[in-house]
Formats: sequence, C-alpha cells, structure tokens
Amino acid sequence: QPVRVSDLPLSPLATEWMQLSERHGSYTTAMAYQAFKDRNFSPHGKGIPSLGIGAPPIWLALELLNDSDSERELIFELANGWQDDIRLSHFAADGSEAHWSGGDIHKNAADNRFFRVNLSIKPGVSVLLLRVEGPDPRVLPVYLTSRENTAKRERAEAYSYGFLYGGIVALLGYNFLLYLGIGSRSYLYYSVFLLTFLWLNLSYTGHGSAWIWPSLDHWRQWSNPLLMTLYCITGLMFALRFLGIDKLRPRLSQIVLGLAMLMMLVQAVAFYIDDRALALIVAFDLVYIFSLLMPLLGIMAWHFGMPIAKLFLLASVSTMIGMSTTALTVDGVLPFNQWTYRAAEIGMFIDAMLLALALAAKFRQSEQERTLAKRLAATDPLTGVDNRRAFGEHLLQSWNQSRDLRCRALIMIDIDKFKSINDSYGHDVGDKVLTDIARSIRYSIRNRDHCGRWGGEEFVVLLPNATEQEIAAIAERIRQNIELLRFPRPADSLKVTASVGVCVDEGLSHYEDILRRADEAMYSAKAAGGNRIVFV
Ligand SMILES: Nc1nc2c(ncn2[C@@H]2O[C@H](COP(=O)(O)OP(=O)(O)OP(=O)(O)O)[C@@H](O)[C@H]2O)c(=O)[nH]1
Repeated sequence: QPVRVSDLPLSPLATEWMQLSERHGSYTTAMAYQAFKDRNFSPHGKGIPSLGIGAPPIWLALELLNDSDSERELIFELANGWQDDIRLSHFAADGSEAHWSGGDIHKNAADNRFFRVNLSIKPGVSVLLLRVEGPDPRVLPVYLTSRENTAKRERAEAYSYGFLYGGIVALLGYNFLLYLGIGSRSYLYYSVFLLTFLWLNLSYTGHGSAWIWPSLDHWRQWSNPLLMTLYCITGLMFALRFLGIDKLRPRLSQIVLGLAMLMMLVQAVAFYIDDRALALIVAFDLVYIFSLLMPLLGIMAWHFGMPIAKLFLLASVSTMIGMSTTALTVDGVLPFNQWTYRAAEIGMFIDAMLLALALAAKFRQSEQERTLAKRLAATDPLTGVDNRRAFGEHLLQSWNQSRDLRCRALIMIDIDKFKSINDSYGHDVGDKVLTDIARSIRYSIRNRDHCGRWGGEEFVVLLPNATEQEIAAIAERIRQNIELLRFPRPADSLKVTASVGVCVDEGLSHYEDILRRADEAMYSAKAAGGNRIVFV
C-alpha cells in the first residue's frame, strides 16, 4: 500500500517502511530496487527502525503516492548524526531517478547536522529507497514532511538545545568558579563530568560535527564511543569522591576505578586496531554498568548514613528512567515524540541539576560541621562556658577592638578549698559544683559580659562598658550567688564560697596586665580568708 504524500505523519516513519537486510550478501541500488519490485522486502513492523550495534547494512523502501496533479515538495531527514554511509534514491513515477549520499565517511557530508534531502514528488506512485551502513547503533528516525513542518521541528529543537546547552554551560562555569574559590575537589570533578556530558551531547546530537569539528573525519566516527566512555569514567570518579566512598571503602573505590580504566584501555586498543564495533559495545556496556552502579553507590552512601545520598540517588535514578524511556521509544513500546525520544538527555540533565543541588547541600552540611567543631573546640566540655583559649582570644579581640572611653573590668573567681570537696564527696560532686557555679556566674552577669573557665576551679568574667558601681554590683552578685548554692545528697550540707579578684581597667597598656592584676587581687582575697572581693 503506497503512502499518500498528503497523509505523511509528523513523527518519524515507522510501520510505513519495508525492509531488506544485506545479511546474505550485498546489493547494488538497482538490485535492491528490483528486489523491492519483486516483493522481496518485508514489513518493518512497529517502532522506528532500530537494529543495534554492528548490524549488516539495511535497505528501507517506501512507496509514495502523490494523487494530486502538481509536484509536492518534501524534506527527507534522517535525524541521527552518527551513521557512516547513507544512500538515498528516488524512483519517480515517470521513470526518472535521483540519488544522494551522506554520512560520517563522506567528507563534510552535509551543511546540516543530519542527512537531509529536498525531494520533489511528481504525481503518481514513486519509490524511496534508503540504504544505511556502519557499526554504530542503527536507530533510524526518518522524517518526511513539508518544509514548514521541518522548520517548525527545527525551531523547537533549537530552543530545547539552547536551553540544554545553556543550562549545562552555566552549571559548568559556576561549579568551576566554586572550585577555584573554595578549592574543594568535588567541584572540580563535577565540572569535568559536566564538560564530558556537554561534549558527549555535542557529539551524538550532531552539533559537534556540524559546527565544531566538521573537518575532523576520523574523530567524527570515534567521538561517540570515546566520549561515552569518558562520561562514565568522570561520572564514577565524581561519585566516589562526592559520596566519600574513596575514603570509606578505598578498596571498592580502587576496584571500580580500575575497571573503568581497563575499559579505557580496551577503547585505546579498539582505536588502535580501528575496531569501532568493539569500541561501541564496550561503551554501551559501560553505560549500562554506569547507570546501575551510580544508584548502587548512592544506596551504599545512604546506608553509611550520608544525608546527601538521597539526592544523589534521585539524580541517578532520573538518568536510568530517561535512558529506559528512550530505549522503549526506539523499540516502539512507547509512542514517539521529542519527550520520549530525548528522555535520556532530559534524564541526564535533571541528574546534573540534582547533583548541583546535592553539592550545595554537602557544602552546607560541611559548613555546619565546621561551625560545630569550632564551637566545641572553644567550649569547656564540663561547664559549657568558653575554655581558656577561647576566652583569651575573646579578651584579645575585644581589647584590640575598643580602647573604650567607659571602663571595663576583669573578674577572676577561684573556688575556696575545692580540693577538699573532691576529697570529701568524690569527683562527681566536684564536677557538679563546677557546673552549678558556672551556671550561677552566667546568671549573675549581664548579656554583654563574657564568662570563661580559666583553670580547674578558676573562672573569669570580662565586663565591657561598665561603671564602677555596676562592676561592684556584679562581683558581689557572683560571690553571693555562689554562697547561696545548695547541692543534693550526699553533699546537702556542703557550702561553697569563692575568692573574687576584680581589676578595673583605667588605661592599662597590655591585655595581659588586666589578667595578672585580677589574679593578684583574687590571691589577696584568698589570703584574707576567702569568700570576699578585692578590687584593684
Ligand atoms: N571534680 C573536679 N575536680 C577538678 C577539676 N579540675 C581540677 N580539679 C581539682 O581542683 C582541685 C584544685 O585544688 P587546689 O589548686 O589545691 O585549690 P583549692 O583546693 O581550691 O585550694 P584554694 O584555691 O587554696 O582554696 C584539684 O584537686 C584538682 O584535682 C574538674 O574538672 N573536676
């Protein structure tokens, strides 16, 4: 049944095709045409013709009926930029013939990224005969539509590719800048992964051949398998680093990378012996392993309790879904449209975006960890106030910041006879006394004052911006509140007191002087019997 040129579908031709494989010997165009007329072609079946890697050359034929009395202009386009040798013949109703050829092995085959031919279909029944040869996956989405429909499709594709490439380039540039700024290797690995993703996209969409490397004939044929391999390897390297598997499971990490490198070596050998079918099989196998391995690594990291692993898992599952959708579309299980056919691209793009989000989440997490570590390093674990180092830093900082007009003071507090508390009630009670005293001091001071543990049973308080009356009141409050502390059994009869030394700064030249003088004052208080305040 010839297909009416007025009824041609907007999607690629599928059930319309008749096919003949060159499995049992090759044909010239005339022989194939004769075979078609002798009804030796069989119906192609459903889906876009898809024959896998290294399939023998295939002939596809289509009978066209132009039942009008004028010529019809159509555009034939094989929307797949990686076939080696494409030949198209048109046998018109009036007996005239036209022939075209294209594909990767033909130098600068077309000024378009795909093999494209303008056809004039004369009234009557004519035959289109297409032959495709090459080791690459033989997926043959052929559009046969009017000039307007082709332009419409081209415009939609241009927008979508603009969006895709724009998105990847923006992510790539941003993450590379983050690497330069922050120096974290994860950003570098991610940028390299995005670069290979961009490069691979340029390669298999035909944009690279059309615009970037039109004269690199050898590269044009090899770019797909080599870039697929590189994409998987950089993706794995990023995942191992990002998920921390290189540190948690270094052996596993080494095995995965070793296998990836082995694949790269096989590709180098395939390149050397010029066996592209081998390179393609290795590349596709690696892609399948990759799309299974990535979620597995995500699950493993999840198992290790890494919160970002969920985002990573979601990202790799989106690639898996995309890839299977494209595969099912090519096989004719799912209906063909730009979304289903290009689902792998969309899945990988969503993957890349989710990974950027995961990187940001990881950055936030490590920032929080850093802040926590900094706080822990500055805090006395028993009492929760600043430790000696942190208090010293704070004192120095506030000293440098303001040579204040109003006076400031430093209070040194030492618990009286603390050793005997330890000796009589044990260390646990001693610890409880220290904790309660720290809490009591914090309760006695103002919000802007700063408290620290200076030594075993010694505390310090810095009072900025305080009048002499305020200083005296706070020091007295501290002393009194310590004296009022009560403890549970067995220390219910225990009464604790402290000796307090106060140094009011009236133009001291060095911050250590205030510490030394407050210490001296505290010792004077202790020497005078304790439980008192001495001012200097
Ligand atoms: N329970 C407990 N004891 C501590 C801690 N840090 C230091 N100490 C004890 O504090 C005691 C301090 O003893 P001394 O320096 O002789 O001071 P003191 O007994 O208070 O004597 P005076 O200061 O002269 O009143 C020592 O026995 C230390 O073991 C701690 O974190 N917990």
